[in-house]
Amino acid sequence: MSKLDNLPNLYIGFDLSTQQLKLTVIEDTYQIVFEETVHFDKELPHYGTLNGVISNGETVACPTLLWVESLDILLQKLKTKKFPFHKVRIISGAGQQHGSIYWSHNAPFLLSSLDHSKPLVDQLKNAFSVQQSPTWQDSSTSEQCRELEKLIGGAEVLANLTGSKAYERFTGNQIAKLCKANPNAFSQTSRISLVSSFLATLFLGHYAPIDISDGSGMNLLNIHTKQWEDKLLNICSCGAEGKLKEKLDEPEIDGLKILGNVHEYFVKKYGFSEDCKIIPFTGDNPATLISFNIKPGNIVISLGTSDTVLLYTSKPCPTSESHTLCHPIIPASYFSMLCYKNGSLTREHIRDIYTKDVTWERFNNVLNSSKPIKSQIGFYFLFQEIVPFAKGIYKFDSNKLVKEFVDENYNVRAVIESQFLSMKLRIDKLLKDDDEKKEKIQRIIVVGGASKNDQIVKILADVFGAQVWRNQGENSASMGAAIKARTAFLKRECKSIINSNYNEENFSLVAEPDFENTKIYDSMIENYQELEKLVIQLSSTEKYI
Ligand SMILES: Nc1ncnc2c1ncn2[C@@H]1O[C@H](COP(=O)(O)OP(=O)(O)O)[C@@H](O)[C@H]1O
Ligand SMILES: O=C(CO)[C@@H](O)[C@H](O)COP(=O)(O)O
Repeated sequence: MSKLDNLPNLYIGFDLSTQQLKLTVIEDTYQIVFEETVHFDKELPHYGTLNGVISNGETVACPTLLWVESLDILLQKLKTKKFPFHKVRIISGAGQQHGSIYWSHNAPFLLSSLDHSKPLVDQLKNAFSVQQSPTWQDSSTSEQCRELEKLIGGAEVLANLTGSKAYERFTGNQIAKLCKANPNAFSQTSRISLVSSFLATLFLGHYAPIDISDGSGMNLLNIHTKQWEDKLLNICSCGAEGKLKEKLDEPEIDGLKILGNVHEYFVKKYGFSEDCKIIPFTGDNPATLISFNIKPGNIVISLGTSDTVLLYTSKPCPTSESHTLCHPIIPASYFSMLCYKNGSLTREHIRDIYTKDVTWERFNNVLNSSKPIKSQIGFYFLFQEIVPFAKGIYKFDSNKLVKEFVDENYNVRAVIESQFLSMKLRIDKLLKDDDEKKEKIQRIIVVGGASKNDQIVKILADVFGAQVWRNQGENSASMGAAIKARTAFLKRECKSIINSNYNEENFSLVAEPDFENTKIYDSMIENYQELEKLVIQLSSTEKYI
């Protein structure tokens, strides 16, 4: 840790994502000085998770105590490496979006009286009224979604109000399911947190608010007034609107607000300064947005467990397929997002079946040695997809549904092409719908686990006909959270938070498009769209996996 000895101030950003807890530490000039992770399946195997979750049909959840325990494990790793905790000025964080945590009535006492001589997990065993937290991969609430849209006046009304039509993973629908299926657990709940505000709560030792950006992924927040919408609270709580409002408390509009000092537990156990501050934590996608000064013509594509696309917008522009979310630190701004459930885990599935190689080497060899074939298109919805709402694996050769491609290795290329064609189709629609963003995509910034794969990223450049750039660091969401912490420190010192050149020089160009390939992809897109319609139909009637 000697490189940290001369630095006066450090800022921590966490990311409690699907498969890992990640940490990024930056110093005053926004350079990353330290990164660490805890991998849930590998380092906490006693919870029995697979890829960070426990699945039961469409129900997907994570034991809340796993997340609690992972925090001590991560901080202990830093302590062993003699990390200078006392230099940390502000902590912020991010979390996988939409997941919900249900605190019991005992929780406020348990949180405030944490004893540093015992692990967090032993002390918070009775702090939850629901033991398994539903996560973003859950798709068990279709009934609640349809009900919500019906009672509010339709999907479009809901999208205009909350930024999104009803989605299964959105927290309001998860709460509605709990109220109906387990009213007892609902009444035993004193507070409902999102994953982000849950982690902030642990650091504060008292409840942290839900920030408006992560709160935009709940189907409960009016993104214009930035307050909970009473009608929606009413529908999602079986009429117990007042009770749900209490359990959510006020949403936090100021993403840079000092919420309080770090709890004594972390001071005594790890050596944080008593004066170390906590600011609101936000969703992983809003935090990723903060990592970059996205300009018109630039988009961010995250290739993590989920694949997401982020586009900055000055005004809300909800569509039936995208989400509009409040910006995490610029109060009057918004951003648009697309989210795909079939991201890295589906790529891994195809890799395992066709290359039987966990290192990605053979997968990349196939990508390297193959070329796009216009007539061969596949759709790979291993999990119930969000956009389009479809499930199953479907392959087409010259528009005919086939059991397998002539060369089965083509699946490796087809899965990547199909994922990126779907993004291109939808981004083009979003750009067309928004008057202010008429320009062509010039630069794609790529982040997340699969972004380190140069072959995958090369296909991204070809499909979009645009340059692909990467920035420093392994984790954009925890980096964004650390930048948020640094920004809050500057704001406190009344220094300008605009124009801080924290990232431009840290980008590197990773792929240039081959326009011959782009022409082929452009010529496929119309057909892709037609075949996708067919797949949606097939998926509603048949099982294809
Ligand atoms: N070289 C690689 N090529 C393709 N995918 C990769 C590579 N390295 C890691 N990944 C994928 O990254 C995923 C994890 O991404 P990450 O952004 O860390 O996820 P999360 O934040 O959701 O926990 C893994 O599931 C893995 O499939
Ligand atoms: O559901 C969404 C966004 O709407 C997901 O993007 C989650 O936020 C999980 O993110 P990762 O763990 O894949 O980064």
